Amino acid sequence: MAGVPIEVQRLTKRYRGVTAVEELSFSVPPGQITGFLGPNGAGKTTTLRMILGLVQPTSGAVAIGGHRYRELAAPNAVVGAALDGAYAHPGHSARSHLRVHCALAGYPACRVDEVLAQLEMTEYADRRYRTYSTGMRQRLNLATALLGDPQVLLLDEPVNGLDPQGIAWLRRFLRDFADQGRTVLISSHLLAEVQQSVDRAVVIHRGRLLASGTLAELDPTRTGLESVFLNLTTEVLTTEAAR
Ligand SMILES: Nc1ncnc2c1ncn2[C@@H]1O[C@H](COP(=O)(O)OP(=O)(O)OP(=O)(O)O)[C@@H](O)[C@H]1O
Repeated sequence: MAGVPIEVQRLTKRYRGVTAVEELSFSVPPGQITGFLGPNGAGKTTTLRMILGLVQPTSGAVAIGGHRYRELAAPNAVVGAALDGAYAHPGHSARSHLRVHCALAGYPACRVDEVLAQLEMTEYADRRYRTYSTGMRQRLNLATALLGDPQVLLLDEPVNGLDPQGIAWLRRFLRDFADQGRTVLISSHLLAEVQQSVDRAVVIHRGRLLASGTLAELDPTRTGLESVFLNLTTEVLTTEAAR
C-alpha cells in the first residue's frame, strides 16, 4: 500500500465555554515521524480524538489517506492508536489482553505472537498486568495498536513514564516503522525529549497552531525546540497584549 498521509483541515472543537482546538490545520506525511507538541491543555488529545472520530469536531475535517476515519473500510488496519490512559484488566496477562482484542477485531490469532515478538514482550507476556512497570504497560498499549498491522500509528504521550532505555527502544521502533513508509504521529509536552525522536513537528498552544515543519525549518540555529516554543509564545503574548 502507498503511504497514508493525514490532513487536518481547519479543525475546531468548542466545549461549553472552552475552545480546546481552533482552526487547526497541519499535514502528517508518511515515511516520517511527526511530533505533535505543546504544553498540557494545548489541545493535543482532543485533536487526536478528532482524527480518530472519537470526538465530533465543531467544524473542520480530517482526511486519512483522503478519507474520513468513519469512511475507512477497515479503520483499525489503517490506523493504530494508543491514547493516554488506556489500560488492561489487572488480572489479565499481555497475551490474554491481546487475544481478546484480536478476536474482537477479527484479526488472525497469529497476530498476537507476532506482535509480542515484534515488541520484544515475549518474556513477560504471561505475567499479570498488575505486576507491569509503566514501560511494560506503555508497550502493551503499543502492541494493541499494532494488532491490525496499521499503516498509521497515533501515540498520545508515549514517552511519559519511560526510562532512558525505554525511550531509546521506542525511538528505534518508531524509526523502523516510519522507514517502512508508514506514518507516525506522537504527541508530547516534553519538547526537548521528543525533539531527538522526530523528523518534523507540529507545535500548538491554546488550541492554535504555532508552527509546523521539519526540525531544520523550525529550529535552524539548533537552539532546541523548547526555546523555539518559548520565543513563539512570547511573540503571541506580546501581540495579544498590544491589541
Ligand atoms: N470533554 C471536555 N469538556 C470540556 N473541556 C474539555 C474536554 N476535553 C478537553 N477539554 C479542555 O480542552 C483543552 C485541551 O485539552 P486536551 O486534553 O486536548 O489538551 P492536551 O494538550 O492533550 O493536554 P494534556 O497534555 O494535559 O493531556 C483543555 O482546556 C481541557 O480542559
